[in-house]
Amino acid sequence: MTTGMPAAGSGVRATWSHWVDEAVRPRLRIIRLMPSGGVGPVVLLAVLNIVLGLLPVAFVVATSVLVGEVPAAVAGGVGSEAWDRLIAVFLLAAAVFLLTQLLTPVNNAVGQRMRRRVDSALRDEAMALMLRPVGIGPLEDQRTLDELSEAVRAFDREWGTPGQACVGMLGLVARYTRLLVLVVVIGSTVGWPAALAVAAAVLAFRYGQRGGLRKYSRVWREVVGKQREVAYLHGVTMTDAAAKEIRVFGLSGWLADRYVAAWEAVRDPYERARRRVYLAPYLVLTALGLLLAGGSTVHAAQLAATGRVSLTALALGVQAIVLAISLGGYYPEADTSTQYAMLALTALRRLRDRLGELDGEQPPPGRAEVPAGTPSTALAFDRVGFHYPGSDRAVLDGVDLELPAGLCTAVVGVNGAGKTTLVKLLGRLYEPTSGAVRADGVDIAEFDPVLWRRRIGVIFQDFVRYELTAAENIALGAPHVPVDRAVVLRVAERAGIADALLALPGGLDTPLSRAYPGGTDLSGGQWQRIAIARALYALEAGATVLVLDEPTAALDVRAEVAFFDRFVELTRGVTSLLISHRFSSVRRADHIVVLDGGRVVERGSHDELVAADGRYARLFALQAERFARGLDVEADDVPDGTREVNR
Ligand SMILES: Nc1ncnc2c1ncn2[C@@H]1O[C@H](COP(=O)(O)OP(=O)(O)OP(=O)(O)O)[C@@H](O)[C@H]1O
Repeated sequence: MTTGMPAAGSGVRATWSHWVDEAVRPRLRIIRLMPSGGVGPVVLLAVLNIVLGLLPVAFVVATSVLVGEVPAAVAGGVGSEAWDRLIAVFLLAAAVFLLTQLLTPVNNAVGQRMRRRVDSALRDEAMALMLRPVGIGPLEDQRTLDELSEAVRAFDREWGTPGQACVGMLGLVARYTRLLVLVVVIGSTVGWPAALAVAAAVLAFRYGQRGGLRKYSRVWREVVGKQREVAYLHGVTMTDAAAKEIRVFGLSGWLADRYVAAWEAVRDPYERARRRVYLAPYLVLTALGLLLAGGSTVHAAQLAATGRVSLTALALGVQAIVLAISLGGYYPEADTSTQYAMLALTALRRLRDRLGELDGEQPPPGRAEVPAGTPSTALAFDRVGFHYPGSDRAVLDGVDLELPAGLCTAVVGVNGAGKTTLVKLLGRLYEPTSGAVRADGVDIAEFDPVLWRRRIGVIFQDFVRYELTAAENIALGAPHVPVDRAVVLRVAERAGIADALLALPGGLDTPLSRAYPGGTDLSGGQWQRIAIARALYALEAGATVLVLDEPTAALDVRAEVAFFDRFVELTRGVTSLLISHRFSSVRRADHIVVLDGGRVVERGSHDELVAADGRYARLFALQAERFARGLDVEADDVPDGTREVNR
């Protein structure tokens, strides 16, 4: 028997703490957000709301007094004292009406201003949160993404933003103040039982609506991942990159089916929750509210019929009951936005916590300056091991690799060998899980990541094609220095793209996207040259290390050969790391390293590696054979070295 008691007690405690977590704490978060809208606007809005909340009550009182004064005024005639009182009360009612009309737009304007300020402060916070981690691991963590999409969704909408919720909550204060005053009016005219019954009816209506929304909104969280899929499937049909494949592969039917399935997976839980949350509780609470409201109105009528209240008191009481009952509805401007905002703010808090947790798993980022001229001897991967977050598979397994300062080192290896991962570690996008990357013997984790990254110009395989002008696309290689157009042109020339850019309608100022007036798009190879120019721009701005990950994959073979001839010339004296599948490209590098199974398996110059007749020599011969058979290139284009090997 006794065992049931603690269980019941702990059940109540759990429900209570759940309610506090779901309904109280998020509201406090909204309140704490208000000062970011500016203290002045918040105070002004609070005052305006209270005044606007009370004006309808004043209007009801004035019109009721007006009704009560009519018999005496009619009996006294024009000019009588009662007539003057009637006119005065009428003018008062008119003034109240006019004031309401005047203050409402002012209230809206101040609310809009506050809303924008709160939302922009929060948007900045979400962006700063996601930019805070030194590496990119958190951006690939599913829990982080869920919280982020839920938090950010609130700003993507026109309604239901946290800023709107702040405004809505101040609006609620006004409504509840009005309810309180109306209850007092009802109590002092038709009696306190009726007043309390009306208050209970209003709260029952409100709970039916608002409490239902709170429970219903739990579904939003359950389906957030699925909703991302819906948004993705919708978005992918809109991008011109996917437009080609969708048509060529005939994917539209498949995509439509997949979209419908994902959408149904989101919609069905909503439908089920709607029936469960709204139907029965809503009907019960509404019936209770109607009973209480009806009872108090009948009570007021009985009082009037038996002559126990005056005409004025009856008019006032009945109007107050009607006005109070109208407060028992659903306030979209306050209820929907507070609910959405509560979820968004809770998600933002969880995002902050999650990023904190992930940060805690990493050593704190270093703060040291990077000495001038680093690296003066070498960059080195010192027994570096690495596996991606959430995976146990070692992508790098004790890599020892030295990039001598001022020389070009090439890394080759099959797909998935871990070449790009090396670049990510060099750029501190991830930290090694064992070992260290060192510059002149110093672990680069000790350097301030921002300062370290300024030392390296990196072009990734999947470099970004910014929808900006050509000049901006190049100058983004060093955003910390003012744009120097002479340098932009110089590096564009070196990358072999200057003539093509100058021939565009707006020259270097042409937007590189057809989505903008006067904009244009470039070919894959031309974009790759822009990316190379971006890296060269970083070098001009003080970077000392150049990393090119598959820099020429989109160039034709002739262009590639020309590029590498020039590349070696252009980067003489620069510490560079070159990653490529094409062995014909890397043969010009000072050192070549073969990566396989997460380790360095061969190293040396091209000639040394060919002479060693190992893995490099075999893969090189295989590619050379393809060239010679004309699979990749015309016979005339076969690079000299390739022919040599093929002989
Ligand atoms: N963000 C990631 N999360 C988990 N695993 C990853 C991630 N990025 C890459 N990998 C895995 O790590 C391995 C090495 O990838 P990496 O991109 O470094 O190879 P790569 O040698 O550059 O390949 P490619 O020549 O195809 O570009 C692959 O097996 C890949 O699936």
